Amino acid sequence: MPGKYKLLVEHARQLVPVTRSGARFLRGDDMKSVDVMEGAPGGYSVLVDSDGVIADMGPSEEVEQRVDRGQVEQVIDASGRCVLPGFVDAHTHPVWAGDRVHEFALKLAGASYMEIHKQGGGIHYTVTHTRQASEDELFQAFSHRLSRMVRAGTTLVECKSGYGLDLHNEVKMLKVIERARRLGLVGISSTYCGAHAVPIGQTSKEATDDIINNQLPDIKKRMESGELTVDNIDVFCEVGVFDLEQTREILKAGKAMGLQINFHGEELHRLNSAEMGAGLGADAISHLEEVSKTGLTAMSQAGTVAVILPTTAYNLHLQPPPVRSMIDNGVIVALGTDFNPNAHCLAMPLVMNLACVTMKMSMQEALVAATLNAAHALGRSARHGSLEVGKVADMIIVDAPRWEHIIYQMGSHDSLISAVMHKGQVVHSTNL
Ligand SMILES: N=CN[C@@H](CCC(=O)O)C(=O)O
Ligand SMILES: [Zn+2]
Repeated sequence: MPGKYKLLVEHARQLVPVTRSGARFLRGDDMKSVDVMEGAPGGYSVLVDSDGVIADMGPSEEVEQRVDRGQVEQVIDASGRCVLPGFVDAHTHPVWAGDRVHEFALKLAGASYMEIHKQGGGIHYTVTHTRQASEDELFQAFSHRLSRMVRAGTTLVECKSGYGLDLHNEVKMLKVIERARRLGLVGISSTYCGAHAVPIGQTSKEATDDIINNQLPDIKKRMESGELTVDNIDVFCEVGVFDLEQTREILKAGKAMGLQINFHGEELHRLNSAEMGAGLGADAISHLEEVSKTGLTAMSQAGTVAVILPTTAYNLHLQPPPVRSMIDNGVIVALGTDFNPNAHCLAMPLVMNLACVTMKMSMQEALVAATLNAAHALGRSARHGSLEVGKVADMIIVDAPRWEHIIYQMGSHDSLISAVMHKGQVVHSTNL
């Protein structure tokens, strides 16, 4: 018989809720004040109910007076360790076949991202291989990647389509994402990114028309029938891909069918897509290496989240986005791995380290950006991104005396993560 409580994690040296204020996001100086509970002699506990929701939390001595242990299915002793919210990865391209390790070599030898793309490589290379792959093959590769993300502490991840580009193959990718969503190893926010590149043989105008008049209506029907859940609409707004007006029209069509706007903007060229996206009420814009001051002001006023992807600037030797200026101007900043065949990174701890070192974020700011603010970018921060009574029990146990070790230690973060819990269920554990 199931107990009243699914899980009790007890005696943590540090409990890091990030916030207990009910805030949906933190910006400006508020990003510096991460809520950390420490100092109680018996450590700290989190109690999870049978629905996977946090029922109680606080000093272990107090929580344990309030709970009947006989009603708890599983108890984990976190003595000497830290409990944090699971990481939220706000931007990934995780469904594809055909790696691009050969292109990594080309880039190291000096080729630019767009030079490779224009020669039919880059996204086009991945599209060719993804179109050839079956749904099952894509699902196997995707599942393996998701389990590696979980081992690195991710409990909610945004997953894009975008290597199909035609209706059949985009739907194939969305079905793969849907299968994983239903399996429930990790929380998923699904994004239709049919406008990720202009298919070879089409103009960007033809591709825009196909997306608006053919692909989106079909996807809408599949959403209405319950076959697919799609949360966000995305476009790669870039010179040589989709221009500002085409991006606007695609995003508006997605918004009209209830999708959240969450797109790629201002990465390699400044097209004023930050201003355009803020004007449309975009939930989030990713990259922003080339964003202008007026773009930042517009995003700050609209509450559009800046999703920062440190792996991209690092890999492509781009000028990093102006994160300090974003934070100083009240833009809500989130982080994502940007996992894709160009940026083969599945781990938010490494992303936080890069954000601190290459973009001058503090560790507190990076943690907020990788949890609460990333959940907000996906419209999920009412239930995810911090440890608060009533929120989903997505959390990790870090085998270190202070939470900052998960950012400070480079590369071997998996060995620091003793357990990952999604909805109060242990989905990964080692060394417990
Ligand atoms: N910039 C566009 N999309 C991806 C790269 C995808 C790819 O190269 O396959 C990004 O966010 O970095
Ligand atoms: Zn991307």
